[in-house]
Amino acid sequence: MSLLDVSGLTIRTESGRALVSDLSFTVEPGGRLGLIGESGSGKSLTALALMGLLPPGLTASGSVVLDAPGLDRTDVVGAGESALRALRGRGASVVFQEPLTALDPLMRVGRQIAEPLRRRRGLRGAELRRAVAAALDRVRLPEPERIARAFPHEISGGQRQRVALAMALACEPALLIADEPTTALDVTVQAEMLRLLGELIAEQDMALLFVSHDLAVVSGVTDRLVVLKDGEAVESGATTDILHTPRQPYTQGLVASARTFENALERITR
Ligand SMILES: Nc1ncnc2c1ncn2[C@@H]1O[C@H](COP(=O)(O)OP(=O)(O)OP(=O)(O)O)[C@@H](O)[C@H]1O
Repeated sequence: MSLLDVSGLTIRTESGRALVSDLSFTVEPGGRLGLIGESGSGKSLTALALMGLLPPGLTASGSVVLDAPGLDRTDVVGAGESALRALRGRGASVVFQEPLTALDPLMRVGRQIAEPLRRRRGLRGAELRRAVAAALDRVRLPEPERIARAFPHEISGGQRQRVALAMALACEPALLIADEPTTALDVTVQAEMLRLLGELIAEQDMALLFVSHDLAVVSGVTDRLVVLKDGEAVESGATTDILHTPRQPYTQGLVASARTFENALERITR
């Protein structure tokens, strides 16, 4: 049984225009799937639809069934707020490109990490403080006490993204959705973040859905890919197969530009 089974997912505007059309894929427990495509191909809307977080005016049809251990098997499409709340955190959680959208600028980092632990896992007092420290430690943040006391603007962009990741992981989700989590970071910090993500996925026995326009980044952390173009899946398969023998011209273009970028990087860093 798949952890996530997306079937015929279609996302429309109020006027009936399809932004994502008839998208189907599965994620197995512990699997690592990349959703790749150029800007505007529908990646972020798909990620939002999986969490039941589409903006007002957009509607999803088809089905998005999440079957996480210990939780009721739920079709996110059409699910009510209380069913969605039960899924978020333990079933699936999400990290976005810009951590400042996930973080409250007026609340200290420690309190923000404590919030999901208190609400969803019912932790209090010393137990809660220990869990916050453990969450910061898990994402390899140095000086966890200082970071816990800091406001988001007092820490670096890379540290903020680690804090957002710590929040997403706090309830030990069966599926982590990462939507361009490294795009806003510079190349070295991006590489560290990707390494950390890979380690955490393996440690926590979590599944990953990694959304990105950057094939070079996605191929390092995923074992399967779905290629999106104009809201439709044009190709899918094992990451290594797609990298070596892309079938569609669109995918061939993505692979070629990822190669050009890698070669340029090599020339610069050699
Ligand atoms: N609320 C909305 N109302 C109408 N159209 C929207 C809305 N949100 C997004 N779109 C359109 O849907 C398409 C897919 O958007 P989406 O954000 O999923 O793309 P993306 O692949 O994630 O791109 P990017 O990498 O630039 O974020 C785009 O053409 C976008 O303009």
